[in-house]
Amino acid sequence: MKDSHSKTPLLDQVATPDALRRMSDADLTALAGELRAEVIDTVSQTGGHLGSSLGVVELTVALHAVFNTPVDKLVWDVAHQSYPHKILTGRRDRMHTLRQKGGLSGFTKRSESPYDPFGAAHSSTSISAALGFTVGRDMGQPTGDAIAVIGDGSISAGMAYEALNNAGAEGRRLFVILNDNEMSIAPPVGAMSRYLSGLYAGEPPARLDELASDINQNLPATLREGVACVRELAGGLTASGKIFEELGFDYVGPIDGHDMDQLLMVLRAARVRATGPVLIHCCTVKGKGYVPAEASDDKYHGVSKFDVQTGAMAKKAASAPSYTSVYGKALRGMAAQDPKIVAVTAAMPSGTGVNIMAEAFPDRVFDVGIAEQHAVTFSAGMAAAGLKPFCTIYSTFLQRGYDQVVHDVALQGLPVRFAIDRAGLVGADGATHAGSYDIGYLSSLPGFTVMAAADEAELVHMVATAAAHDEGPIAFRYPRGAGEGVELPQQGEVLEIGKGRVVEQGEDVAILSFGAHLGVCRKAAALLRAQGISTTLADARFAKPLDTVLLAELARDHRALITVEQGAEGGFGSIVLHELARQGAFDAGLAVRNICLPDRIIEQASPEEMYADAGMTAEDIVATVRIALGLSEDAPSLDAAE
Ligand SMILES: Cc1ncc(C[n+]2csc(CCOP(=O)(O)OP(=O)(O)O)c2C)c(N)n1
Ligand SMILES: CC(=O)[C@@H](O)[C@H](O)COP(=O)(O)O
Ligand SMILES: [Mg+2]
Repeated sequence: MKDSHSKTPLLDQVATPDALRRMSDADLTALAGELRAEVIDTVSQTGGHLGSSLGVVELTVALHAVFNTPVDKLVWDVAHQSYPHKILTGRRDRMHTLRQKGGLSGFTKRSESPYDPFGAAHSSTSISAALGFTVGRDMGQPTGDAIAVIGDGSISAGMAYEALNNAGAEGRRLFVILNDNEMSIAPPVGAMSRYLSGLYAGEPPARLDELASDINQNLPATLREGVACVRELAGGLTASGKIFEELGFDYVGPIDGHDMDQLLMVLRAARVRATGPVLIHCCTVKGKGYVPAEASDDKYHGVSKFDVQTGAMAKKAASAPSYTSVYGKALRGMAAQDPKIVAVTAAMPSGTGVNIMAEAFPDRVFDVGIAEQHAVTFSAGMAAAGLKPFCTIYSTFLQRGYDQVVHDVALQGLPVRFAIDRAGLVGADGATHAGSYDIGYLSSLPGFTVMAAADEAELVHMVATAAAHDEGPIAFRYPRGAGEGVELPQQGEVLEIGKGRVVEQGEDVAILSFGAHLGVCRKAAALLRAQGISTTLADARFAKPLDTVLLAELARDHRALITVEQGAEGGFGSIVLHELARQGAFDAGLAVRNICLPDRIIEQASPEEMYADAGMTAEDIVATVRIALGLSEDAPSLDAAE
């Protein structure tokens, strides 16, 4: 085996984590240095979640060196910090494909590697999953220890406490590593975050080092070699994680998560001696070892491609403002006029744009941490108190608060305004982050009003409409990224509830679009026109209540009707089918087709590529129209085809 002075990089010796288990501790430290450089280099070329990955470099090396992965199950929470893990677990040569079409996922994924025992991307699931593995082990399944690695941001979610509660009572041997970098995407919030910081207040990293080496010196030789009692270590290193201890965990820490010797000592000790659940509290630095990341406000949480020397990100070509920023500004404008307007975010103030309102009205914007369930019911409470809450959550994360949407909002008819960002396919974050389901899961609820913005001007109108709507819950969805570049109104106009609009009038076919695919539909209409097919293009604006009058006219005046939406089956198209059946439109011979996300997972790629995969391009719409009209799919024109 080569030593650290060899010219061959240590990383080249690591085809799988077995190699780490044969390395000296000094080599593991050196390896971590190489790994960090490789992560920086890779992400500079692909973009991705850099800061979190840099913060767990030493921890990743130490975990794989001490535990017997993949028999032992290493479960990364969120898994946006799993890049070093991917490099060490046989995926190094494919890291340049990260987050791209056909490439490695930016998260752990069971289908990608046996070293990814549990997929993630939504937070706070790791302890539950790891506990599941321990039960599997205890019931004779071929599984070793389970180790959950969860961040200080992710441990703010209720689900993590449900798991701690269960695991503490179960008392099974389980390892939870609390990776505490005092950061979520934004600075962390909440009393638990304050409590965790309090555990090492006054103990800067240097002091932790001293503390550890003092302990090491005072330990018996056997213990120094790693045969240590977790309890003794806990006592030595402060042992004030009362809350965890009272839940039934052995608490170890806080330890310096960048000090390989401390990490190895504590992990080895825990592995040898633990009989029940153990929580190891590791202090790390988000962005560790890359100056531009450490110096930045967001610690390079999520970055585009960048220059390694300077840290400068690749500039995006000038385009229209993002939907998110249009929302943030519209909300701030409405809040200036109406003191009852408040906003709620679940740990995504800048991602959702509510930071723009917070600049002007800090006391009326609430970041509740990663706690979507609470965000919804908290909003419901404020609505019940007479306020006008804008509960602003990505479509994919609102899924976690669904029972609250049903039980606390819909059944009580409370006027919570749901601003649903990242609706539809989002690109590199892939299927876990796709906002595919909200149209269906909200429109099925009695009393809900559900809108989708066709462009950023429409979004401004929908913010105004939601602000004015006190009759019950109302939601409006809009996609990730830049708008269409349309002119923005000075002031949002309150839309008539349940009324759509005709955008282009034609005769042969009607395309009824719901939301931000309207631009693609326009292109399809132009292509159809060039083929001699005259198209009416309508923007439904509302999935619920549906504009039944507009629908009846479209059905009456055209040979075919096509619905288009950026959402899954069971959404807008299904609502339209119900209504057409009610109106007897099928009896009259109307041809109907629904264009929506197909009933399968659309894998990561650019949003355009994902929509192409889904069969939702302008050309796909044209082909669908032609088939609905009884024409050949690819004939050049109506005349030629007839
Ligand atoms: C349920 C859910 N809500 C929100 C997010 C968005 N999100 C991803 S990472 C993150 C911050 C996580 O903080 P932490 O666990 O401390 O990890 P760090 O980024 O600091 O390494 C958030 C809010 C998510 N992935 N899942
Ligand atoms: C890991 C995670 O869930 C977030 O960091 C997410 O990737 C952010 O997505 P946006 O870039 O769309 O805000
Ligand atoms: Mg954190």
